[in-house]
Amino acid sequence: MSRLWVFNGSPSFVDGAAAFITEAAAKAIAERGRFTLALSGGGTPKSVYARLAREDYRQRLAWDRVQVFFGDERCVPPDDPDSNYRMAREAWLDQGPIPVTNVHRIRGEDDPANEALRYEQEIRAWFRTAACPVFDLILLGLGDNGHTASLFPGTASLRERERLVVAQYVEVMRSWRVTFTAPLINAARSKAFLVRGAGKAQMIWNVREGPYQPDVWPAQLIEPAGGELHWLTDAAAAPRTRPDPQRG
Ligand SMILES: O=C(O)[C@H](O)[C@@H](O)[C@H](O)[C@H](O)COP(=O)(O)O
Repeated sequence: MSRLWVFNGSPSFVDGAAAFITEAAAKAIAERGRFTLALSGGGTPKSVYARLAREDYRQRLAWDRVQVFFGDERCVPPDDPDSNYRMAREAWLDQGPIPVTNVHRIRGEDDPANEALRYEQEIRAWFRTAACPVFDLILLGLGDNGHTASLFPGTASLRERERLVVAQYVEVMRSWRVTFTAPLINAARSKAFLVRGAGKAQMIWNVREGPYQPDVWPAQLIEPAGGELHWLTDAAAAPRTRPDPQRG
């Protein structure tokens, strides 16, 4: 199942996405007593995380049942301005009712390759499974070049089918990244892209409607795969038809 959500002001993108996350959490907690969530990084989700820290959202569910992982991370110290962990901590987790022991940071600053192995084991141990762990919800962003998580065009990680978490040096970003692989992301009950702004309209169209070329547009690797795939967008980002390439 794949669904496009267009939040055009009532509710706003931020409230629509925050409500989507809390409703998924409430459903998972009701059904299984817990909610396993993997956060996306970059800029788009920051305002959504900040909304989840607001009192009215904090009252909505048993946040101590929520386990927070990270779908990818830049291999920098946790207090580095580029750290996805720092962004999520400052916007939400530091204020939040989620116990610090429920937050699973990717610690890639010293040895990315070893951390990818460790993080995969941490995930498997937490889920108590040797099979592919099934997250309740994995949040994803969409880069201008069609990447998602830290699955970048033309990189070996796109072809990984065994490992759940890998490390790689991303030439275009001049940095090491640790990232979930497509098999782990696709195994989730629900995957949700959070994408807003006119600048992403063309890439959303490319990924959803364009020719299938995941080596060019890695976000095309993400499929419902027996679960749900959601695109949470605002009116500027969500084209009804092929956007005007001149619009950028
Ligand atoms: O670590 C990262 O950078 C993200 O996980 C990455 O996949 C991000 O989601 C996209 O680049 C979109 O970023 P924006 O939301 O800032 O456009």
